[in-house]
Amino acid sequence: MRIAFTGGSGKAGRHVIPYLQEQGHHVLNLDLQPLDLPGVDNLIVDLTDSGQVFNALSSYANFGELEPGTGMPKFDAVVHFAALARILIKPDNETFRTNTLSTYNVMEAAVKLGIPKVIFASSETTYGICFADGEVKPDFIPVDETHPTVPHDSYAMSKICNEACGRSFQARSNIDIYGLRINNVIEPQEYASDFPAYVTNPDLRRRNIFAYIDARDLGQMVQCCLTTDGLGYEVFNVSNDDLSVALSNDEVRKRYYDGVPVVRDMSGNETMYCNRKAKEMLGFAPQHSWRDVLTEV
Ligand SMILES: NC(=O)C1=CN([C@@H]2O[C@H](COP(=O)(O)OP(=O)(O)OC[C@H]3O[C@@H](n4cnc5c(N)ncnc54)[C@H](O)[C@@H]3O)[C@@H](O)[C@H]2O)C=CC1
Ligand SMILES: O=C(O)[C@H]1OC(=O)[C@H](O)[C@@H](O)[C@@H]1O
Repeated sequence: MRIAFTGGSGKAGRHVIPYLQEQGHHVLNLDLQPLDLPGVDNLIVDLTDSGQVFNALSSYANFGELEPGTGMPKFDAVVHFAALARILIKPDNETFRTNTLSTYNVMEAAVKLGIPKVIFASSETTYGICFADGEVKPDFIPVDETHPTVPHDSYAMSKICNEACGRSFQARSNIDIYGLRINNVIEPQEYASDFPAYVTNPDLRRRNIFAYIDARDLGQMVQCCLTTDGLGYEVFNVSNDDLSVALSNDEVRKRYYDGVPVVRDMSGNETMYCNRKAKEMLGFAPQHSWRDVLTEV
């Protein structure tokens, strides 16, 4: 497929794009900064500017596409990852403005240009736990896509707005728009550098509901979304199968979630950030675990 990928130069994109290339896709990266990776085309775009977005999504990706003389090829999908990816990078209102406007612009252009699929990055923060003022516990565990989304912070609020836009643009157009409520993204080298501290101090993972998502498995999730058509508008939690701490599910529940209703049986080190919807509807099957790297734990 010919894919326009926004924000591909960032933490997640630089792993997801090579994964998509391995599946045979061609990627044009739309970002404020280029991604230096063989086979990836780059276009420097400020996605908060609608004119630039419409133009980029109706653009040639490279000089080679001029050769056949058959005009500009269409994109088969947009994968929209660009964002200010948390609070406390820029002031709260700027985070909200950048993320809502850029996502609106991307979805509107995709719909009006007839691009049949948009996959966009939402976030675990929509559940209101990650960047809350003080400790907020889940209403129930495991946290699945039916859990209320009432966050405190501007970043998560922007993602809630993105989801509302996705639902509305899908209703208006009937294209497929899939939102990914991504848990905390982990690059391969971060297992060795960061996870020993999580083993020692599991409190560090409380805000992530003790979950994580391997950046390469996030690539697989995007591929699952690209190859599954006709779902309309859907949101999916995206996480690995196991907890990001060395405690068992039972121990985490006892230590951190006293009084929180447990709505189904959980066992072993099963994640509390439920990824069953993605598995059942898309065939998502994460391959990686921090336990493959820190084998002594
Ligand atoms: N990193 C994480 O743990 C999580 C990330 N997400 C979401 O996943 C997506 C990717 O996250 P990361 O790769 O970690 O973020 P990142 O900050 O590493 O990369 C974001 C990219 O977006 C680009 N960008 C920002 N504003 C732009 C604009 N106006 N126009 C064009 N490009 C722009 C940046 O230049 C950057 O390359 C984001 O939407 C983020 O909110 C969701 C959950 C967890
Ligand atoms: O660092 C974190 O915990 C969080 O950072 C982010 O940027 C994400 O958007 C959020 O979902 C993460 O999990």
